[in-house]
Amino acid sequence: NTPVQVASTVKSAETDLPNVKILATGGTIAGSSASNTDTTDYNAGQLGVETLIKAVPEMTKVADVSGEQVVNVGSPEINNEILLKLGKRINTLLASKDVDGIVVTHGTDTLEETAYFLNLVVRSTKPVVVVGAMRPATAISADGPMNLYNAVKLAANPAAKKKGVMVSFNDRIGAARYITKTHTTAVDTFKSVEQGYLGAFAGETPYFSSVSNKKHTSQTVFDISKIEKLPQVDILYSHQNDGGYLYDAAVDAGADGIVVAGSGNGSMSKASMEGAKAAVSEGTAVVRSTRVGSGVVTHKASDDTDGLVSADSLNPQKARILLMLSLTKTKDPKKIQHYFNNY
Ligand SMILES: NC(=O)C[C@H](N)C(=O)O
Repeated sequence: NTPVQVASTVKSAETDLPNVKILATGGTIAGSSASNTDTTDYNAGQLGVETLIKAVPEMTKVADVSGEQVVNVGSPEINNEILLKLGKRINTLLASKDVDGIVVTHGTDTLEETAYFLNLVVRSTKPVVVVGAMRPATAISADGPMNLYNAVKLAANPAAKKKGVMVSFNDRIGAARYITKTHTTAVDTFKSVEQGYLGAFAGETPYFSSVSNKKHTSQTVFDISKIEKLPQVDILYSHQNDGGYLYDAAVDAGADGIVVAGSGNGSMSKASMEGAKAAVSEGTAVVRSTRVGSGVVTHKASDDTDGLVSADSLNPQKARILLMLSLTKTKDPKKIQHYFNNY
């Protein structure tokens, strides 16, 4: 279990500028290596939030920036406990008139999961921006400082209100609902190809071109204020020759829900479907998503008779986030389906 560190705070001089709080969680943006040409074999989550802020003094011209260290880990270590802590802290901060926007610095590997979680639990119209980097802070042409500068500018900008949680990366601004990591090492890894971006930076200015059509933030029904532990949801990856025993194993391990990374349009083998139906009969919720990477998993009449839920265009890792939150409200597949159609 990752220890949750005590928050530290750095505050710059009071001005008339918008107040932006940076919540740092680690990742490559806080990573360092002994070699400045090393962009793959470094340690993530090394530098503290004070160091990240001091590296980009330009941002104090656009916002009054202060920082808190939530955790300092590579993003594969981000767990439900940290998600709850982060979501609750952001809601507390945004309820204050002294905070105008939030930036979360985060490792890129699971960044889209945290961003989508926040998109579903933050109860505010104020901007929340999640940002990271693909090159550690020590690298030649590190992408972290410019990404962080843009993220702070976005969080400080009134035009960024009511957009839902945004991912600002490599000059692009994506909706947490749609953006996904698409490349193992490239700096332009975050893409929203099918649905498009919310906008992009050109020079100093964020230009918005579209809005997300799904419910988020101030429209959400999900309330984590009294939740201490999220339901357990596991992902099963479909493949040729797969078997129903994988579902049995997940149910035996206490899964409240299972997301299937199905093939194609959420397809499952007969053996897999038998396992899924057995899981449903044990009271475990099962959502059909896809391993394909883009497109909607269309809802079938048989989903309703089998008690299954279709994932809309959520990839498996985001479907897991929505299923966890759905299970805090209901076990009824029809009601869960309603959340999947709308969020
Ligand atoms: N680029 C990155 O941030 C990758 C890193 N392994 C992380 O997710 O923490």
